[in-house]
Amino acid sequence: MRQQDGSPGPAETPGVGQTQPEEGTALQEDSRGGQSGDSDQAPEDRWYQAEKVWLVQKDGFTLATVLKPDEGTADLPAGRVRLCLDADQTVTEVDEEHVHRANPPELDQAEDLASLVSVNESSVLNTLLHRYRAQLPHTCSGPDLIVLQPQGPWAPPAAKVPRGRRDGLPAHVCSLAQRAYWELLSQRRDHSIVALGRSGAGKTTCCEQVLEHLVAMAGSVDGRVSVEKIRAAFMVLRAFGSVSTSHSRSATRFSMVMSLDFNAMGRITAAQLQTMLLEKSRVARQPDGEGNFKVFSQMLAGLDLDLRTELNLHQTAESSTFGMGVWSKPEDKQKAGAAFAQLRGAMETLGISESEQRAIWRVLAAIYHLGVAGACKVGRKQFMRFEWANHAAAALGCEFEELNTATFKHHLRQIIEQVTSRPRPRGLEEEEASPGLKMTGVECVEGMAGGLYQELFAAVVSLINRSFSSHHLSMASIMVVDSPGFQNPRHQGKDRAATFEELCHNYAQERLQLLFHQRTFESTLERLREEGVPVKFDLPESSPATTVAVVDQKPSQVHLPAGGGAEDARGLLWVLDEEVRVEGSSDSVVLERLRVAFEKGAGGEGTSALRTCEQPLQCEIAHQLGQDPVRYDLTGWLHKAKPNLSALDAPQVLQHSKREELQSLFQARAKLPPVCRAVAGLEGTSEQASLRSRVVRRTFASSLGAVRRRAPCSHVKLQMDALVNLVKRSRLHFIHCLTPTPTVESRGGQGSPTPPQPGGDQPLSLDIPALRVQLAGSHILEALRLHRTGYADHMGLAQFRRRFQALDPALLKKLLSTSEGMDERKAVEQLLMTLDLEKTAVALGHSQVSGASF
Ligand SMILES: Nc1ncnc2c1ncn2[C@@H]1O[C@H](COP(=O)(O)OP(=O)(O)OP(=O)(O)O)[C@@H](O)[C@H]1O
Repeated sequence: MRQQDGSPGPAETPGVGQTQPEEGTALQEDSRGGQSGDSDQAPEDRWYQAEKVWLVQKDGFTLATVLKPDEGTADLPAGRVRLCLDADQTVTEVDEEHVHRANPPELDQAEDLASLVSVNESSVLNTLLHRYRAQLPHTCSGPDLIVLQPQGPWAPPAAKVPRGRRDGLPAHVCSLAQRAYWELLSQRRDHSIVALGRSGAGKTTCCEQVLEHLVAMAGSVDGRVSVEKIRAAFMVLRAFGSVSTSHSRSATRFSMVMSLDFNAMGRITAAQLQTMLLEKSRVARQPDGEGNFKVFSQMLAGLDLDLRTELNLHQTAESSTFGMGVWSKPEDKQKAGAAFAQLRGAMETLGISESEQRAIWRVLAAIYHLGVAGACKVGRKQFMRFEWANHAAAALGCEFEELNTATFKHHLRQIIEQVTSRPRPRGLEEEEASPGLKMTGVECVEGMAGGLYQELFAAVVSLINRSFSSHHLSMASIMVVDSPGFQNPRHQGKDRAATFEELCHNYAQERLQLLFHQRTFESTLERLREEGVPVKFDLPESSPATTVAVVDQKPSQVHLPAGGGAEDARGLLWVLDEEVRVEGSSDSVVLERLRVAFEKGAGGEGTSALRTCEQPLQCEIAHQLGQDPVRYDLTGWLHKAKPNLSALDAPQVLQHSKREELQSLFQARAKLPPVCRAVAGLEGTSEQASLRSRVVRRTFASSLGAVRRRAPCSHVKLQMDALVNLVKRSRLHFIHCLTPTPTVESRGGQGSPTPPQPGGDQPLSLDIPALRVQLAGSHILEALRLHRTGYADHMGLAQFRRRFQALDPALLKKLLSTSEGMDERKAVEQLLMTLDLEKTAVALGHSQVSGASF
């Protein structure tokens, strides 16, 4: 296809990022342009212009035209391509792997990436960026959605988005929600919407938008679920569950499933929130430059004088080991105070009474006082400042001695219990059998604070659920899943290694990515194989399962090679759980066991998902399909793996409080089996709520050993199992949230990132390398390719026939006339012939019809 004169002009934006080619040589001036007919050209050096392509560069990509050798001109060596860059007409030769086919310019703002003629990284990025610049941050990627986090004050109005997809809905989170709703009604099946992505990429914002849209669209039976209440719930959750980090000013530190239950008429009957994996250790310790849960500073800044005096908060301490009540600027304190007023308003909207609110402030005040009280670092385990410990006890409505015993003296209680042979509470059986590591006084105080906060958080979740609950019958639910985002200190140009808490959040993201992988690739290919539908697509070589295994592989999952060389091949969480019960074990033993089990070339069956580092006690885990490895420092992880007995005693302190408001808030939780304490929101009584609670309880029951040991590490896995089990049987929809802003990392660690200003004078600066990593780390392109094979969706034969039979009157007649009913496969065969669908558009399987989408 020669395009000597009529070649397409350069696209509106010919290049993105730097224009310096990654590889290739700019040729001499005299060979520029390369048009045949140039009389100066030697006959053996004549080139004609062929297709438009993207030249991939280190920090971007640029539009170019392929130059092909004309008659008499020698071919290029195999694998090399000659290009003329559209931006400045430079001619260059590069390896063909650096060249991606471009799409026609009219697809620059394609609403669905599946409609691109050529699906490749540069074309996908080009479309995403064109849409982003046009203030269209949402783009469909087949059945899923990509959201490029909008920066600044603009929010994309759905009405502005051109209608382009088959179902007439614009690419938008609200459209995704709407499709799930319609399918729920037509198929009477549960749906889930799962947000994936880095920390700060906009997952929580998307989840809130989805829920608000569903509630506004469907309405609720008796008004118990309203948009105002959803907003209030998110405000409360942000206050109690998010912190300021270098990735986000409001980074979520827990995972959640928010379910909306619908009746057969499509109206909402109730909502229920379940939360897990709360980063409770944050209450006592925060990484450098990061904050505590926002609610502490909000309360300390905004509480009225009377309550402040009653709770002994009128004079704040000079120092709190928990890092609370510190504002770098007076206006920050003002903002926190204003946020507290809003928080109280939100609580009111959710029907949280004055007395319940007071109980909440009491527990927060007690935690604050514990932080000031601290613990003696040497000698007896006891509070360092008794006065403040007294304030904590007063806030909690208990005696000082009670708090002191619960915090430091559980071991004495256990000895007495042993001597007197009183039956121990369920779950303590194995604790004495496992010597573990001794707790320090500081850990005791931190454990008590974390335990109190976890109970408080669960109580707040219960109050939210109370506000949304009802006894109306439901037919099916839409569950919305949000989890802390993937995080890597490297993204912020930080040299530090990541922490155990960051590992837990990254593990949660990997589990959700695995869910995406299983739904998109494994289930689809398995279904097509079972249906006898041939499809040219191989399962991607890499899977999040490899990384997940490094963290949570169970001993039973291991296939032992002859000789049992890999008997230690169990994931980090299990190794920690085991080593903590071995006298004299250490973090280095943990790392060594991991190395032997998972490092390539370390003797076992190793994968490349783990690599030990030069730095002592550090290893790198290949997250995001190996695209974004994170370096972790295992120092102190064994200490984190032991059950903190003070934390386990915290619920009793609250339940036995002498203050009525605390008793009534926390005694309801006493009825819950201790096994699933780590999951909050199990108390609903409606049928759907009970069903979800049963799923969680069954998950924990599946690993009784770990539950009895109350081993915190296996509980991380169990909580994530519970979340996955809640949603995995539903129809899954995914939102890939990508963050497009420059990271410090990609700018050589210089300066702070400056958010682009859409509509402003400065051009949007986008971090193409980071976007590439995010695309490749989620298999978005592979998923698109499978989707484009045309059989990603399916429908049962009878359902397909019922949906489309009206289009075939002859078939309808036949169906009505046969009393025994027709063979469904034959009926669908006839229907497909009548509809004259292209053979490639749908495939008739043994029990289903497969197609692009129905
Ligand atoms: N669609 C959007 N429109 C406007 N602002 C947005 C949008 N998405 C995200 N933001 C802004 O980006 C910031 C981070 O968003 P958000 O808290 O939703 O990220 P996240 O992915 O949930 O982060 P984390 O994983 O750390 O909890 C917020 O300040 C939010 O206001």
